[in-house]
Amino acid sequence: MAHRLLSDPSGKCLTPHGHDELVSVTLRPLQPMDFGGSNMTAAFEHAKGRWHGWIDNAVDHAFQLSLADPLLGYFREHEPDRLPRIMTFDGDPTTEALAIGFLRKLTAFLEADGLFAAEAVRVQETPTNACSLTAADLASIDWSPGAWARRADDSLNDL
Ligand SMILES: Nc1nc2c(c(=O)[nH]1)N=C([C@H](O)[C@H](O)COP(=O)(O)OP(=O)(O)OP(=O)(O)O)CN2
Repeated sequence: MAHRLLSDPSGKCLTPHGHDELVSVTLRPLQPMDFGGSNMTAAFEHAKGRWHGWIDNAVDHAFQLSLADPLLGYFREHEPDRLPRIMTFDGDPTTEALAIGFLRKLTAFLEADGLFAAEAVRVQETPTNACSLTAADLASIDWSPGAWARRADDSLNDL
């Protein structure tokens, strides 16, 4: 992915730059174990399919930008075809904001089939920077990077 932070105090992150982010999620099964039969609650494929599809097809190589970033105006005017690959944020696209967006999106995906609930997410931006967020943390946060994060679709923005 690539991003830039308009409010970074050091100014270093004002330049668009990339990270090879690692994202881990923790799920809680909502169905009972089928002991003596499948010996599972639901197949891992159910848990991973929708999420992996979004990560691989939409999030991977996306450009994360604040809605206040003038670069959005550039893409609107000169490269509108790229807009679906821009992940937008109310404020800067920090690791913290991304963790909230990811946990909201995962929750939206999982609510559709009722097999698992999203318990936690961890976003590792660099070898020395990471942010972890639990469902309990999220319950006390009223903010979202955008309405896109609450929708069970492949969107990254509300443009
Ligand atoms: N609270 C946060 N602070 C910063 C974030 C963030 O998401 N949340 N992000 C950044 C930048 O993305 C920056 O690229 C990473 O900053 P930095 O730690 O300086 O990265 P380095 O790889 O250069 O770190 P070293 O420890 O110097 O290797 C900034 N702050």
